[in-house]
Amino acid sequence: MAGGFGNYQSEIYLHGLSGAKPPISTDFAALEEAASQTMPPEVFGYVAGGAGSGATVRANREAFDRWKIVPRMLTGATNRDLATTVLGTELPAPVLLAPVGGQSILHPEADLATARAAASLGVPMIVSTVASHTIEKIAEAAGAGPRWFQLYWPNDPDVCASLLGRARAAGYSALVVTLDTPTLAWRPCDLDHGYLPFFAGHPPATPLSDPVFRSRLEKTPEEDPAAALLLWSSMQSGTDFTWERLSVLRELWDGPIVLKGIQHVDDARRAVDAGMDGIVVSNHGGRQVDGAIGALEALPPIAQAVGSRIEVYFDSGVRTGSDVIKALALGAKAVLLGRPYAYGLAQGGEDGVRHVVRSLLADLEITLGLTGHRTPSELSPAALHRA
Ligand SMILES: Cc1cc2nc3c(=O)[nH]c(=O)nc-3n(C[C@H](O)[C@H](O)[C@H](O)COP(=O)(O)O)c2cc1C
Ligand SMILES: O=C(O)C(=O)c1ccccc1
Repeated sequence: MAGGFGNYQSEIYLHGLSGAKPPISTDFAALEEAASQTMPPEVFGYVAGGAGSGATVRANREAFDRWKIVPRMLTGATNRDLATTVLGTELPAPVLLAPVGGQSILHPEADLATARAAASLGVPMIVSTVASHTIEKIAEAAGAGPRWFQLYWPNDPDVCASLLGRARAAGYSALVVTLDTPTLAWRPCDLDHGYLPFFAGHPPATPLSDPVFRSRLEKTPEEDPAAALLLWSSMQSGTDFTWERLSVLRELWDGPIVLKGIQHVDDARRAVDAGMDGIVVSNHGGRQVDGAIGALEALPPIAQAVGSRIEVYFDSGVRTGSDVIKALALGAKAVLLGRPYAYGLAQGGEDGVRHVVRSLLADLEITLGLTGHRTPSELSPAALHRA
């Protein structure tokens, strides 16, 4: 489905003729508000929350608000097409689903529902290492749908090799290595609830089912879940990795590699030097470093420095079609969507995720046309005004 996402608007209005309303809001703020009313407080706090004082969660939105779009008229932008090429593959739109671990806190079908929704739209899903279902089961749910694997990089090389081998065998086409979470940040909201999904009955299915990981345990994760979880935490924690180590991943993964969590232009250059294929300019949705730069503020200098040599993607704070337009105009090839689809999953399972993604893509396609552009590639900083 290359074009046509905007038709979701008329579909909703047509249903409205018989009195029907979308079961879930088309507005992100209302979606988050509904989630805050319906989800257990510790679960909502975990999803919505950020590191420390929440300054970076706010900075992500403020960064978007500082840029304004300057629409152009009479450009003949009637037929819009959101299709974009990412890592050599054509996507229906410049949007992917960000990796979100522990989705069983949101809905029992968790990542399986997300995978089916994403696949039905042809939107790639980036599956977390700490997903609630195994990467094999999620791949099965996705069918022919595009999928990437996000790695929380374990410091046990054999466990790492085993995870990557499984991901490759299960049809994950690209590897996303998250660099900004060698350990979880100080998150007062979760601490005050004493709540972390892992330890609250939502373990990471892929590591715990991994034969090499299991061989490191005295008792199976079924017999002694706490020991398994502690071992996994200790494996994916630590800040002792350096850039040189990326060569190990190159040997273990023969497809494209994308580094997630880049915020400094020198780190973007290092990613290029290390032969990586892409980077995600991201601060993990404000969940890691309290007081970190708003992600959209970090994007322009990075895109300018490395955008011609490596694919630059963006996440952290994307909520509307206009947000996507701003990120693309500032040099991102595509964006990742995080919390909004998590709320869609919580409220409506597969249908909820599909509704949220269709809403964003419809908004994007319509707004792109209203700003005078037919395709994402026509966007440039000239479309924006810095307020
Ligand atoms: C509940 C939750 C769980 C997340 N889990 C992961 C994860 O397992 N791996 C990862 O790389 N990023 C994870 N992230 C970060 C997202 O991939 C993404 O960077 C972030 O949510 C983007 O910001 P946004 O939520 O403002 O759109 C998580 C985010 C949330 C909200
Ligand atoms: O909460 C997060 O942001 C995150 O990335 C994560 C880390 C470990 C388990 C689940 C999610």
